[in-house]
Amino acid sequence: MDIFQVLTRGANVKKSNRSGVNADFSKSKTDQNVTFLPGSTRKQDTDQQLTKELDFFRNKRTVLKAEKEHQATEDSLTTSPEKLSNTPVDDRATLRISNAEEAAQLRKSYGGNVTGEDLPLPIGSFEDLVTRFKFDKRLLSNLIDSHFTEPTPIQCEGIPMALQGRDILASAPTGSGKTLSFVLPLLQQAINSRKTEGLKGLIISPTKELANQIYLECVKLSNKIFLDKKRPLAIALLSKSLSAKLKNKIISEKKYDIIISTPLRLIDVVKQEALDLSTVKQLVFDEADKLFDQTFVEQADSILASCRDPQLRKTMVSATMPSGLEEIAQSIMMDPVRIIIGRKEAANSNIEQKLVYCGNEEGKLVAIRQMVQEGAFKPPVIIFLESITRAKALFHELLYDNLNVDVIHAERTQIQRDKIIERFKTGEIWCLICTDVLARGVDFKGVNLVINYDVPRSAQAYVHRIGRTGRGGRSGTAVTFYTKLDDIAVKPIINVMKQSGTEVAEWLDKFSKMTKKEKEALKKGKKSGDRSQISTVPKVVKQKKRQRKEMVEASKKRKRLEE
Ligand SMILES: Nc1ncnc2c1ncn2[C@@H]1O[C@H](COP(=O)(O)OP(=O)(O)OP(=O)(O)O)[C@@H](O)[C@H]1O
Repeated sequence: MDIFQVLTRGANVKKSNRSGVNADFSKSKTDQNVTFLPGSTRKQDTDQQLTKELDFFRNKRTVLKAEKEHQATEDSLTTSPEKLSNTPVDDRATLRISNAEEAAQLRKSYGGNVTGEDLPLPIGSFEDLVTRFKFDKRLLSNLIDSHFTEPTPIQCEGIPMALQGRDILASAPTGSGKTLSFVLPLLQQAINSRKTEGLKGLIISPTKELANQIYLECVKLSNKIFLDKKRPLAIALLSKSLSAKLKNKIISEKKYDIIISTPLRLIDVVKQEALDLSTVKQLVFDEADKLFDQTFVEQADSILASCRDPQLRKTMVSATMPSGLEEIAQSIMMDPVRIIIGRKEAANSNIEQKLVYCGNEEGKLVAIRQMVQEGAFKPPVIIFLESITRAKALFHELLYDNLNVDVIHAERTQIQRDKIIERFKTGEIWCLICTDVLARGVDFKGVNLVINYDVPRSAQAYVHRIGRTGRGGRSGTAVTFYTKLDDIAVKPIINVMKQSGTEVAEWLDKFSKMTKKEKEALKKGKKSGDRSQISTVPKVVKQKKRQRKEMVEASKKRKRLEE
């Protein structure tokens, strides 16, 4: 039986049922959204799997409903039947938060920690936005059409803060709806300032894939929204072709209300004076800790310097918030609001995290093959490696194993990358091998399993990588392989596991304590030892080679005996 058959068996998906996988994975938007519809079977299943405190997609409903029911029982003992019959039926889609006490209760339900001066109340529902902020009804209708019926905790907090014109530093788990939390206020404020010309909102993302994803979300939510009779709300992804058109004045820069871009492309266009950022009122750094790390910080600074409007409002968002980022935020923001949902530096609690000791590099391949045979390799799967060379090598190895696999890394062209992502989304590819280029932000809805073939370089990288599963309220599994070379690198991972509430064996717990020397080594960037190559020689070739060697040796032996 070849590995493909084993995989099919392991995944419990018959070949004839492949469309079933597609439907569950990503193709069907309806299916994806059904997950969040009240009363759906899958929702009930997931409810059972998630802890009450950190169920980012629906625990408020559960908690508030329980609290309301409790209150109703108490009321029924003390109030008249008339009052009871007039009590509105609890409906999370119209829940309103009207005072500090209710706000505190709501925040407690989702483990929200919000600090800053003069804080606005969170919203209890998207409907709440209409009454409190004159939220555009067309936007609300597009939200409902997209099956976004209830705000997630980061949306409850982030949207009112942004609409009140606050600078925001926000952290919430991977896959918990941060995108909508900054996209909605941007769209609303662009609608509000319809009369002014020029760019109003700017979203910066570290990768093209993520920028494209945010762009598509903006387009979906701004559907059929016109700023006046002729002019639709104009949103653009700063692609190669658009930047060429802007530079050659084929398109007027004034045309766009909101632009989404990676840092370098934006800076290039701005330097050539093809795009003026001085009118920008809202600037969002998605994956802010990445955008302000050593690789990007100069570019982020340059963008900040070009956004010269004194009223500029800034937002920094990420699932991880190292203390360095907080310091940067304090230095560039005015009176910021700090929003933390869940535990800082913890992974999404929907993800089951496992560590697998593989001894050496060969052990990792054995472990993958074992997972396939045991049915633990449930597609769709993403496998992360630390370098392009290693990603390519594993790709060839698994290709030989007949796994339905492809690979994405920085050396592949954008067209290739887009095609592979599309094929992975539609279920044509079941296993995607990649470098950290896909570690952040990318939303593949139904990914069941993430494998860290190589231990990630930091706790943050780990949180983002494994966050490609367990998104939007679904559950997922993350497996991290480690070898004897990773004795230091694996320690921060164990600490994230502990932070996220994963039980770790006592010996691992003890092992994870870092000595001063190790902490320094980690700071200096010494993570793992030199890895040996992933074998790219197919098994049969290896077997034949071994047989030939054995035959040669046997014949030599025979000759020696004859002499
Ligand atoms: N209010 C909502 N109701 C239902 N689904 C939602 C809601 N908000 C967002 N989602 C869905 O949840 C998924 C994850 O959202 P999103 O990509 O914004 O996560 P994120 O927090 O930005 O994650 P990451 O840290 O990995 O970037 C998406 O598929 C999105 O469509």
